[in-house]
Amino acid sequence: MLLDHDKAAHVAKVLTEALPYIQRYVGKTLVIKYGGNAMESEELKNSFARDIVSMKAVGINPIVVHGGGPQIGDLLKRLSIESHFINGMRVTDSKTMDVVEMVLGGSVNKEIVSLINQNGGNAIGLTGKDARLIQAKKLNVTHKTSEMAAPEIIDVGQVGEVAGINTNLLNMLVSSDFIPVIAPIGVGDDGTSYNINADLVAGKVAEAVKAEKLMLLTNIAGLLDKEGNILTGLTTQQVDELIENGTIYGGMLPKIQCALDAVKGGVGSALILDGRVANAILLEIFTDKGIGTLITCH
Ligand SMILES: Nc1ncnc2c1ncn2[C@@H]1O[C@H](COP(=O)(O)OP(=O)(O)O)[C@@H](O)[C@H]1O
Ligand SMILES: CC(=O)N[C@@H](CCC(=O)OP(=O)(O)O)C(=O)O
Repeated sequence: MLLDHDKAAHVAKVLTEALPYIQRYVGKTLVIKYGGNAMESEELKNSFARDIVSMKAVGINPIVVHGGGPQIGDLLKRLSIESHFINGMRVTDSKTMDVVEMVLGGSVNKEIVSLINQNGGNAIGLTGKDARLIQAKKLNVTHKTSEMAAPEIIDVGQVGEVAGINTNLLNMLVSSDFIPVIAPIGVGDDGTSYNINADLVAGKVAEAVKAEKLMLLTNIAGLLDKEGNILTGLTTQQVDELIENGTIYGGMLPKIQCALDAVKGGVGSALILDGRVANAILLEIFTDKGIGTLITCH
């Protein structure tokens, strides 16, 4: 146990060391994707909320986009609705869409908003339907194996892709010091609801607000090679090869794709980092101890 004055000196030292990092990000917008798999423990959820509030307190503007795949899966199971994935996307019929809206726009969104606010933040929960924040259109998924001459188009139901983001709304909220917490549900021109992978929404939001950084928190140390080593600094071509040879699959597919698209679209950098580590966000932005897979445009 540290003596009180030792403790105070330690806090002062930590703050001074963080100063250049804080100065680098003050006034900048960071988009943080909080994945369903990194949301499982109460302790981690609290540490995430405190990180977000700490960022805002020192003048950085966080925008949170959350997932909730495991939570959707749990409710579908309880309702005996089967669900399956193609290229990391949940095939979404209208019954599944109702559950997705209930879980993402209801319980998960409000839990995160509430946690941030309990820690002293000013979070506001939104789905893509609010002020048409996420304009969407149906996503066409193509699938090709080495035996197939041409790719086949698969109907994945109400799965959407982002067609536009209402940046006026986000800019207004951010400049009024609110912390937007966004559920990845999009709305079509005709009012149809779309289920959109949360990584893809986070990437498009980051592009639209010209974020300094996109941080994708997940349940793994980063992008791994077949031996389990963390890969970083990859080119688009290297990523394509890793997808082709099966090293990148499932939920990592949309994650890596959106990270690449975001940096090509003008986001300073994208980072896939381990959401199972307490204070993962603060460690990344306020110290040299950043961990995970960094993707920059080159
Ligand atoms: N090359 C890879 N490196 C790391 N994880 C990978 C890789 N390929 C596939 N994955 C899978 O992707 C998962 C992360 O995606 P996902 O479960 O959708 O996360 P989240 O819920 O955080 O969005 C990992 O837990 C792992 O099972
Ligand atoms: C189309 C699609 O797959 N949508 C996702 C949306 C939630 C999500 O992306 O959650 P995670 O980030 O926790 O995986 C789903 O239905 O699971």
